[in-house]
Amino acid sequence: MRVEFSKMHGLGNDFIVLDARKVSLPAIDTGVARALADRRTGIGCDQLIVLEPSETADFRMRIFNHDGGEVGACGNASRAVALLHGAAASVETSGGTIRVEPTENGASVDMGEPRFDWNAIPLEYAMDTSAMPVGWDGLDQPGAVNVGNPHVIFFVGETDTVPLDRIGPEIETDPLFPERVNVNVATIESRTHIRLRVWERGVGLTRACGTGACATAVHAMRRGLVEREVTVTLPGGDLVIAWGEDNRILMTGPATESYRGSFEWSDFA
Ligand SMILES: N[C@@H](CCC[C@H](N)C(=O)O)C(=O)O
Repeated sequence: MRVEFSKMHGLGNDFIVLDARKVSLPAIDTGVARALADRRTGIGCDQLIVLEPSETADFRMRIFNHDGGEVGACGNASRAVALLHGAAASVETSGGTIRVEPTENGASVDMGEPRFDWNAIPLEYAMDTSAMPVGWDGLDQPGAVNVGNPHVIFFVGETDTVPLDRIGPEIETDPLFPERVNVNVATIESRTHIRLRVWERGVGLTRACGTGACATAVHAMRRGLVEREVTVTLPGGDLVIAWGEDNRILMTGPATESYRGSFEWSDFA
């Protein structure tokens, strides 16, 4: 079976998008996702995105990390999918229903409400998620937020000096996080500007993480460090994050389609 795909990215966080809304595809499992994501023997991506029909929203978006694991949210892919769809839409994800709207060079996404309870992150045991009494190798007192997926956030003096490639996997797989975790290191540059690097669960260092930007902004807002709308600068570029009075997070930023292609399903199954 020949399958068409679109290769897209949001600030350099890249995706293979398969559109199974009108044509049905064989079941996608961890092995297929990992094979397609492989940068040497597959097409290569940080996340594989699969669009399917939905009974509760305009369509459903499934998200598979580079390691093949299926997860609940991907901010950058939400904008890419808005561009592909070409109109405002509600999108069912396993992390909740979001609303996407294309803009001139990308999209705005209503990412839903953040969750702060320790068991919603989830954490292994109860604690205050606005200042957690834990630390790893000089990084301490993080915050934790679930924005459809789990994030831990550390405020640091200078993001580039943190050896995230070494400490990221250690924190990601710490037993404190039973579903593992995305690891964010952030510097508050001003009351309207945050600098951020992210070690993504199931991927590693990425050029940008939309949910990481949302989680970090909301955590900084919760701590009173920034205004309710901020620009978050990631290695791949900027996102604007606003946390509304209605408790919903709005993320705005670019999205790009790089190219389209097709592959033989049996080569990856
Ligand atoms: N790149 C994404 C996040 C993708 C999922 C994440 N790695 C997880 O495991 O939760 C984004 O832009 O939000």
